Order: sequence, then structure tokens, then C-alpha cells
Amino acid sequence: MEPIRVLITGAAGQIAYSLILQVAKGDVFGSSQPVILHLLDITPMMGVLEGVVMEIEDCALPLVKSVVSTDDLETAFKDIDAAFLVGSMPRKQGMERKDLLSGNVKIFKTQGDALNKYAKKSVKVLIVGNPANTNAFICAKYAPSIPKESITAMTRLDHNRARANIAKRLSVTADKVKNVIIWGNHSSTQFPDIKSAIVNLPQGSTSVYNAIKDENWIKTDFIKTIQARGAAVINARKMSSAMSAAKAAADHMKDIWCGTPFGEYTSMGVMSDGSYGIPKDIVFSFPVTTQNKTWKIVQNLEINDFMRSMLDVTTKELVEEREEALVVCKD
Ligand SMILES: NC(=O)C1=CN([C@@H]2O[C@H](COP(=O)(O)OP(=O)(O)OC[C@H]3O[C@@H](n4cnc5c(N)ncnc54)[C@H](O)[C@@H]3O)[C@@H](O)[C@H]2O)C=CC1
Ligand SMILES: O=C(O)CCC(=O)C(=O)O
Repeated sequence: MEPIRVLITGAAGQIAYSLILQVAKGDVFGSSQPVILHLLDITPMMGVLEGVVMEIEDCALPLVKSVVSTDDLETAFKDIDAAFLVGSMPRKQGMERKDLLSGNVKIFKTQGDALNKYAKKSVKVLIVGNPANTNAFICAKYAPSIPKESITAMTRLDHNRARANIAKRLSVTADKVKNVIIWGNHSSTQFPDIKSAIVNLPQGSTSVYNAIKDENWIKTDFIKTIQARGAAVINARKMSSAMSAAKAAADHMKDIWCGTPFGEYTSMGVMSDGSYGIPKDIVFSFPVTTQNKTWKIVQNLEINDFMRSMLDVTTKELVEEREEALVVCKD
């Protein structure tokens, strides 16, 4: 099998440290798919990156054909088939993710331009760096030759958190909970929604709503816990989520590459096409299914008044972020 070229930016950072191994072991692109790893970081991190490359070699992995480690954009983006754009600054205690916007969004303007010039036109791109939705919007804007459907933002960590939280409450493992949805922004305005979720209990399959039987908890504590989970990890670890973020990035790209399991959907930040009344031209997290390396928004879910009010809040934030990002990128 021909190797594929996979770029991971921020390769000397903490998410990449977990993610590289998952990609290199075949967990993302398949257990028989050889890879050429392209690892990008900034010049001062080249020494650290050298150590990461030594460790990759020492893992003695059969699927790794070669490793390109670099601080040069053309070398990093040349002929890539898939990209995890992670490299950017994480927030510290007390910050909101949108506080990172002015610093981080320009990285995604530059990398959008590099995708446009050097990557394969079929490349699939996952934006992890925060604020992820708006960075994805800017990246797509500066990569006009890449289909905008090919650039998606990561809300899979929130999706996995919602799944795991419900599973814990119902005393089952996370794989038994399906079809939770994260709507909107990867921020504290996101709407974690379990209206369509189902759980496979020992006595049979039922809706999560019926199994939990506590609408007040679903509408208050559950939502707040998922919205604030990133901040809770920062408060405890004094550093942002990394292991769970890398797992979510691997899950997201695997679903793009291999498709979602039959009857299941996941959550991804994708360029809105106007579905569910969400304005076009913002990267909004929707329920999606994937097949043949493309996603489709799940249609015809019922949206009640409570849900609409939650969607409105996160939409407003994304529109504001987009406007701010466009101003920053003009400079
Ligand atoms: N969407 C999501 O669910 C999540 C997003 N994140 C975000 O991912 C990003 C990375 O997080 P960590 O790996 O923990 O941070 P980190 O600080 O450990 O690593 C970031 C790496 O990016 C590099 N970098 C900075 N500017 C770069 C550039 N222009 N090109 C290439 N590399 C560059 C840094 O030198 C550093 O090695 C942050 O923005 C964080 O907020 C983190 C967790 C979840
Ligand atoms: O919370 C942050 O800002 C960094 C990590 C993250 O995005 C998350 O844990 O959800």
C-alpha cells in the first residue's frame, strides 16, 4: 500500500505527544496504512522535536515509512493527504478560549495559505487549536483551492465528554451511549444535547431521557459540566487537556477516513450550510454522519424552544468571533 503523508502541527507540544503515537500505530488511518509523518513546530522548539523524532524511531513501528520534522511551512504542507492543525497557544486558568483569538487566528491564516499552495487538493484537515471553530473558518477562507467541506473543527472532545458523563451516570461503559450531540462552538456556550441519544442497558436499548428520568439535571448540571469540563481539567492539572484531546482528534479523523458506524452520528465543527436555521459561513458543530471521506449533517431532528434558545446563544458568539477574526486577519 502507498504511504500517505500526515501533517501534525504543534508537534513538540503536549497533544501531539499522544496523537503522534495513535497515528503511527495505525489507530486512525488503518492498521495496514503506511504513513510518512510530517511534524511542524516553531524554530525554538526544533531541539524538543528532535527528541520526539528519536522516540518515534525507538517505538520501532512498522507503519512509519519516514518522518519529516521541520519549522518550514512548504516542507511541512507539501503533498499532504491529511493534517491535524494543533500548533497554537493553549489558554491558562481563568481565560476563555476566545481570549486566544487575536494571537492564534493568524497562525491559521498563514497555514490556510500553505494548504492552498502546497497540500494535495484532496487533503482532509482537522483544526484542533483554539478557538477551533473560528480558526477553521479563517483557515478555509485562506485556502480557497481546498473544498471548504474538507476543513473541520474539533468538538469531538466535548462529544466524548458528554458520552462518558452519561455512561457514568447510568453505570455503563461509554460505548453503550450513542448519538449525543454537541451543537455550536467549542466554548462555554456549546449546547450538549442528549434529546436523540440512546443507551444500551443490560435490559435493552432505550432513550437516554427515559433512562435518566431527570429533565432538570439534563437541562442544568449536565450541560454546565460539559461546557466547563476543559476549564475543570485546567484547574486540576494546571495544563489543558492533552491525552483526551489527542484521543478525540484521532477519533474525529478516523471517522472522516473510515466513516461513522452504521446508525451512529458524531459531532463536528463544519461550515454551516444553513441547516437548522444556523447562518451560513460560520463553522458550527452539528450532528454528522461520514462516508467516503465526506460528512453529511443529520437532518430533521426536532428543535424545541429550549434547544432553539441554546442554539441562538452559541450562534451569536460564533458570529462575533468571526467578525473579530476577520478584523485581526486584515492587519
Ligand atoms: N478543540 C479542542 O477540543 C481542543 C483544543 N486544544 C487546543 O490545542 C492547542 C494545542 O494545545 P497543546 O498541545 O496542549 O499546547 P502546547 O503548548 O503543549 O503545544 C503547542 C505547540 O504548538 C507549537 N506552535 C505554536 N505556534 C505554532 C505555529 N505557528 N506553527 C506550528 N507550531 C506552533 C508550540 O511551539 C508548541 O510546541 C491549544 O490551542 C489548545 O487550546 C486543546 C484541547 C482540546
Ligand atoms: O480548555 C481549553 O482551552 C484547552 C483545552 C480544551 O479546549 C478542552 O479541554 O476542551
